[in-house]
Amino acid sequence: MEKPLVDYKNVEIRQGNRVILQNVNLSLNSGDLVYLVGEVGSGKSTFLQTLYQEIPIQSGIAEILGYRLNQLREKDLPKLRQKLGIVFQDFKLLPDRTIHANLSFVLEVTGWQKWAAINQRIDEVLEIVDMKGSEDKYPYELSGGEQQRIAIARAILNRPAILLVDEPTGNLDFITGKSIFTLLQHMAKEGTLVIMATHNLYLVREFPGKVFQIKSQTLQNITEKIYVREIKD
Ligand SMILES: Nc1ncnc2c1ncn2[C@@H]1O[C@H](COP(=O)(O)OP(=O)(O)OP(=O)(O)O)[C@@H](O)[C@H]1O
Repeated sequence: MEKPLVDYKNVEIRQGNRVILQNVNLSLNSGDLVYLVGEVGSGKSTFLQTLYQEIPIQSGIAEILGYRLNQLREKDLPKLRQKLGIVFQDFKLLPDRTIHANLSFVLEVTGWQKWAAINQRIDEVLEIVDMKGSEDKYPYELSGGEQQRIAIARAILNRPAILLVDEPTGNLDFITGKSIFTLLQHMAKEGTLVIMATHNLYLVREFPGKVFQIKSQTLQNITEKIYVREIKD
């Protein structure tokens, strides 16, 4: 059987001295569309941060892409991060650079040298997120939904095995939010493991995946509960 891309066993996670999650057990595979839901401040972003080692795990065993998080060597951290695509809640686009420059910057710092290859890859990701033609614009010239698409384009430049997305529909209207979910579902169907923190239970129901709820410092798989209720509705 294929090894899971993310494998957590009895993991405890803290912010400072405060326990945010305990006894986390989960195993995720390529092509999974995974939702993290839970109240404001329950720990969704904190959990995502452990996956890219922004926050260390406190105890237990966590493996991601074959790397053991609590035993990661310093030189392996950039290698791990290069296999992850991260879409932050506030996009983090560079405001004083065009969209093309925002994207080429990432490719250059991750070792791409040839301009022809850089331009081709930028063309490809802009095609995927349906934003061709925006190369010369600045982030402030784009709507929130368009900036979200560019943030996703940037995250997938290096063909990550795992895409981590923090609340992709936060400030977006319903139709725009739905188009972002469509795009992320497409990425999962293409084989990427997509892990998304979201409050948007309506769209979670429309785009079936694995649903984990953070509640009372635990991570519970509520997939059946969510979609069985959908059928009853
Ligand atoms: N840097 C930090 N230092 C200390 N505590 C923090 C830090 N960041 C977050 N916390 C706390 O950890 C808890 C979990 O926060 P987190 O941001 O993970 O929640 P969330 O579920 O993602 O919330 P939201 O739905 O608002 O995005 C909160 O109580 C928060 O106050």
